[in-house]
Amino acid sequence: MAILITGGAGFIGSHLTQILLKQSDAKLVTIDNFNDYYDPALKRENVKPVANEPRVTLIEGDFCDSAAMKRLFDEHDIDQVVHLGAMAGVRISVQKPEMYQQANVAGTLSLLEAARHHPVKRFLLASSSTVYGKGAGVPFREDAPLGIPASPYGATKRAAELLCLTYHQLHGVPAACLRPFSVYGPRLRPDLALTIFAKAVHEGTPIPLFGDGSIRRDFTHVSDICQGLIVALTAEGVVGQEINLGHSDPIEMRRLIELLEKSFGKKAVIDYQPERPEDLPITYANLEKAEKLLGYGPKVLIEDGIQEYVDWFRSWHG
Ligand SMILES: Cc1cn([C@H]2C[C@H](O)[C@@H](COP(=O)(O)OP(=O)(O)O[C@H]3O[C@H](CO)[C@@H](O)[C@H](O)[C@H]3O)O2)c(=O)[nH]c1=O
Repeated sequence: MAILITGGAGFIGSHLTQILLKQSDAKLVTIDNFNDYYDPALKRENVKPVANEPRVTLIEGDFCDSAAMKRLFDEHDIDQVVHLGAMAGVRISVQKPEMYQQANVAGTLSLLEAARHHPVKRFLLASSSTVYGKGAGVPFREDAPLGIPASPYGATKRAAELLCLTYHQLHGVPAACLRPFSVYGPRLRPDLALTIFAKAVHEGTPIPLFGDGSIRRDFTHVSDICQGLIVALTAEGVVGQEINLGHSDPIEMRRLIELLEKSFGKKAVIDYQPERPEDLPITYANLEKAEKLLGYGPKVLIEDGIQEYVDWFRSWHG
């Protein structure tokens, strides 16, 4: 019996692997293709802390390869899956939608097919708050109309959710869709606004800010997201559901910049750029369902989380 973590060398996947090592005695199998969406050397760093752990098997491979996934599920006797691997950048998805459909839709289907032919107890899809569209009412509720996703990335995540729900209904795959909101923390992806802004403040270069700073994001610490996922691996009533994992306290991007200024002890220079049509003006999670089904409640305050992030950033960038 083992837990499969896809995208195991990524930001959330590498944290989840480390936390599961501490909190469970399960065997962990992680798969990652170490693609060059961002510097693969960073992904190699991410997995270093677990590389020599006897309970962890790191596989370099592609979850879109459905024959390989079927073999993997059998060989490692996979009984729980956390599917974190994805093409994840919102704006690049506008330029290269095919890559997103391949990784996020075909890739999810490949894993669901493997799960259908192997007795798994739980299949968790890490979806995204980007499945909510511009028209969705805030705070976002799982049972309210979603609207149309603003980006191909959001559309592929919604498609992946629908495949999970169909495979649950049709084939009895015990799948659930978790929707993380703006996850941050040490090892954050380099393409995300927080990393780009932190680097700019650190180096004294201009921050490329899309819009006037009033766009809001529901930043959620990676440790809170991992706890939500871990509980969802076994909780009752989760299968066949879509569940928000957020902070339910969105902040404006200009407030994020203020927090960075405080933590770095430096003033930011801002290069205002036009808002992008593929960006949601706000993300804001309603957490009633997560509280009810998972006993979920975010613990890390944004002020503390950003300070921790900046401390990590400095230790990394000198
Ligand atoms: C990269 C970049 C972004 N931004 C703006 C665009 C958004 O309004 C806001 C946040 O952008 P990002 O950090 O790229 O995150 P966002 O587009 O919300 O999407 C993230 O959050 C989603 C929800 O958790 C994840 O599913 C995605 O994988 C992740 O990419 O900052 C800037 O103003 N300047 C920038 O250089």
